[in-house]
Amino acid sequence: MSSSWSGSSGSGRLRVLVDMDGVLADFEGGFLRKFRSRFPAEPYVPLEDRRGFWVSAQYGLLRGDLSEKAISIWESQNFFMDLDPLPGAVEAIKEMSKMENTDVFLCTSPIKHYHHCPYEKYAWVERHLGPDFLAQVILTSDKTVVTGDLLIDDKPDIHGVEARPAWEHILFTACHNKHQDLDPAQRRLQSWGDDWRAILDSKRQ
Ligand SMILES: O=c1ccn([C@@H]2O[C@H](COP(=O)(O)O)[C@@H](O)[C@H]2O)c(=O)[nH]1
Ligand SMILES: [Mg+2]
Repeated sequence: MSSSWSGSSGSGRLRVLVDMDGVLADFEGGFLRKFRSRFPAEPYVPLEDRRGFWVSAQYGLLRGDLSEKAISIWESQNFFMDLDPLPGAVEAIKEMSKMENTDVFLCTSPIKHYHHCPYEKYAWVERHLGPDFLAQVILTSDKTVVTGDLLIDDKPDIHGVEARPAWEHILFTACHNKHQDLDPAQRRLQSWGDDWRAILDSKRQ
């Protein structure tokens, strides 16, 4: 690490913000499984046909009333708790958090229907990453106000009150964004099997 580099925190430590849904937890797979189980007679969107971040918007295009039915799935108890970790996610986060001069935070947006989601996001972290990670959870509907060097997130457009967030957004590839063209400067992480260590190293120099 260069001696003059101080990072977004000013401390010389790299601060990495990692999204949960679509990056650590399989939101899309969990949604489709529960949607098909609860509404077996309804049409659905196979994962290979998913386009656009908002599941509810694509289901609404399929048929108007399907948007509300989609929303009812992630508003249900145990939806977030039951999400499977994405391949390699747990191992990567545990390794990342043990790296020298590196602070990892889980930065995730809860849904406004708060009855289950915030609790279950914490419970998911405790179950899959362990109780020590609970202190690293940041629940926010505006990630632009959180300071960090990197934000690894599957949402292509992340906006909020801060026009110039401190972090570089690394787009985590998901079924809904893999066909999307990026700005030439934007970087992707294709999966947790991709070289996330090199992306972190590139920020330390
Ligand atoms: O159609 C949708 C798809 C997802 N959501 C919710 O948005 C957030 C996304 O959180 P991130 O931190 O950006 O991953 C999540 O709570 C989903 O449930 C939605 O509201 N509508
Ligand atoms: Mg996400």
